[in-house]
Amino acid sequence: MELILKYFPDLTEEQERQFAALYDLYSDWNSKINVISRKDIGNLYEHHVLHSLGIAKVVNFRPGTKIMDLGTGGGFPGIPLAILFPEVRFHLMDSIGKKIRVAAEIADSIGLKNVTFRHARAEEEKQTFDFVVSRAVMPLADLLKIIRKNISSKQQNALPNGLICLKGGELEHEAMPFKNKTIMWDLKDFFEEEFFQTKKVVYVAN
Ligand SMILES: C[S@@+](CC[C@H](N)C(=O)[O-])C[C@H]1O[C@@H](n2cnc3c(N)ncnc32)[C@H](O)[C@@H]1O
Repeated sequence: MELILKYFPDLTEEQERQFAALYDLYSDWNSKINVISRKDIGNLYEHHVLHSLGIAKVVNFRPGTKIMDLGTGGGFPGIPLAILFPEVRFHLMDSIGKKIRVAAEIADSIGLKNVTFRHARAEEEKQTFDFVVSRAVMPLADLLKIIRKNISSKQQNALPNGLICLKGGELEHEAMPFKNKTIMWDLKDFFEEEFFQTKKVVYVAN
C-alpha cells in the first residue's frame, strides 16, 4: 500500500481505504477463484495494482469519461483505475463468469460506485466508450478489430479516443501495422521497481 502512495501521494482518505482493502479481499477471493497467480499474491500492489495505475501516468481522464476494460479477469486494470478516477465510469467485461464475479464482489466490498460489470465476450458489447483499456488479453491487432465498434467519435480528453493497453517485452513488431497511430511509454520512466523495466503502456488512436 505504501507503494501506491509513493507514486500517487494525493489520494483521498476514501481512496487510501479502498486501495488498502484490496489485499485482504484479493487474498481471500483468489484462494477460491484464481484471478491472479497464487504465488504472486504477495506482489499484489506492485505487479497488479501499481501496474494497472501505469495508465494514469500517461493520461489523466476527465470526469465523465467512459472506459471499457476488455478481459478484466479479477478487475485489472479496471478496479485500481476506478478507485483513482471516481468520476470516470468503467465497464468491466470478461467472458469467464466466475472471474467477473470476483471483480464485482471486490468492487462492491470497497463501495465503488462508478463501475458496471458484464459477463460476455467483448465481441457482443454494443455500447460505446471514450477508451478501451486492457491487460494481458490478446494481441493488439485482435483487440483493435473487436473494439472498433465500441469507440465513440465524441472527444472529451486531451488524448483522442482509442485503445490503451498494458504490455510487456518486445512490441515493435506487434505495433508495426499501426505505427503512425501508436504512442508507447516505458513504465520504467515512472516506476523504479525492477518489475517495470520492460513494461509498456501502448496507446492506439481509433
Ligand atoms: C490473462 S487474463 C488477464 C486478466 C486481467 N486483465 C489481468 O490482467 O489480470 C485474460 C482474460 O481475458 C478474458 N478474455 C479473453 N478473450 C475475451 C473476449 N473476447 N471477451 C471478453 N473477455 C475475454 C479471459 O476470460 C481472461 O479472463
